[in-house]
Amino acid sequence: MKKLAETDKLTGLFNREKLDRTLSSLLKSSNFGFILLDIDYFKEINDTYGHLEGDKALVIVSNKLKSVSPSKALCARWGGEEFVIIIEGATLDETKEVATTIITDINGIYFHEKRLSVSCGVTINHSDDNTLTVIERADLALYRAKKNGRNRVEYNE
Ligand SMILES: Nc1nc2c(ncn2[C@@H]2O[C@H](COP(=O)(O)OP(=O)(O)OP(=O)(O)O)[C@@H](O)[C@H]2O)c(=O)[nH]1
Repeated sequence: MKKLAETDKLTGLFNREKLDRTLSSLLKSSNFGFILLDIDYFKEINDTYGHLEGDKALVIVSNKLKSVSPSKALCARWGGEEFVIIIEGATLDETKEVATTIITDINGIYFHEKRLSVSCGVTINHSDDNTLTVIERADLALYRAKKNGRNRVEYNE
């Protein structure tokens, strides 16, 4: 029952509620790396192949995120085509490394003869953070990754 309440139905990743709870709790207890990740040109996938195919792409990306992330990482669907990965105890460099592996591996997947790609915004926790400030830093980095051409990682320390 608890598992269902914590899980995103389509992708099987953790859902937003679980993510929010985990983030609040980690902010009180531990250092962590944080990746905000967004599928590139996802609207085009939906518009070209239809919503159901778009859903399949979401599942493919989610499975890859699960398999590539360290076992201690929490992978969640943030909403739509956005995902979050939290890695307890990870440094900025370690988190960037995970994000880079994700970018590379996802870009190796062909979906209807086109390569999938994602953009990542990376940050780590600060001592005076709250959930919003962490997300905001990652979101600004993600925005830069999109602006600088997508299929790439940017970070905000
Ligand atoms: N198939 C499917 N589509 C979704 C779901 N949630 C959100 N979307 C679609 O995701 C798309 C997001 O598009 P945009 O925010 O414009 O982003 P984008 O096309 O990926 O462009 P960039 O992020 O700038 O590369 C929209 O077309 C939404 O309808 C879902 O659960 N399933």
